Amino acid sequence: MNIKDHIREVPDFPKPGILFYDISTLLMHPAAWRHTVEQLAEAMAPHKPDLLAGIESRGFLVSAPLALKLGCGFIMLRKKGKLPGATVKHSYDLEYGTDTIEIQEGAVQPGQKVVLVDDLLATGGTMAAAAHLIRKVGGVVPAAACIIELTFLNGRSKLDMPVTTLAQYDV
Ligand SMILES: O=P(O)(O)OC[C@H]1O[C@H](OP(=O)(O)OP(=O)(O)O)[C@H](O)[C@@H]1O
Ligand SMILES: Nc1ncnc2[nH]cnc12
Repeated sequence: MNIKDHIREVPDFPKPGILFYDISTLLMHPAAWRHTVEQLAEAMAPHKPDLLAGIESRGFLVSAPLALKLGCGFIMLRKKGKLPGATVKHSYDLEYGTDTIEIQEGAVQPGQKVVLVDDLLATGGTMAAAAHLIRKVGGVVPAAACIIELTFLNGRSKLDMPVTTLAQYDV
């Protein structure tokens, strides 16, 4: 089973010159989707996570079934203003401007092992911000997992944990 066969490449989305890697077609194919979740579960199980942290929003699609498969808890890292109750925030730089992600206070107990999960690693800014936020609330980040990696953007250079990706693209 080749996961890349089920990822659709959409030119000039969301703006001219960007090649968008669309996982909608992967989600539509139950056998390929099951294979994807199983591959990530196999790679993450040795890290023995207490929790998976999914990154809004496409990251939730991957992290929720993966947490069920691994039998661990699942928490949400959300864009600002979406989570009820007290939250902890972290702002980070984008190519232009800044963004903020949040976690609910008490979602992570100090020392818990939290594996980060997203659909795609591009510049690594989002994943680096997620790691910063988990550590800020006392969690340990043993690993991260994504389906897709845009290797030409070298997102790994921003990250200090092992990252598993299943489909790499160099354009
Ligand atoms: O490595 P980076 O350069 O930080 O980019 C990767 C992030 O960009 C995409 O999210 P997007 O902001 O498009 O949000 P979405 O998941 O809600 O579509 C993707 O799902 C990752 O979270
Ligand atoms: N090229 C791309 N395709 C899909 N999602 C992305 N997120 C950041 N860059 C992306």
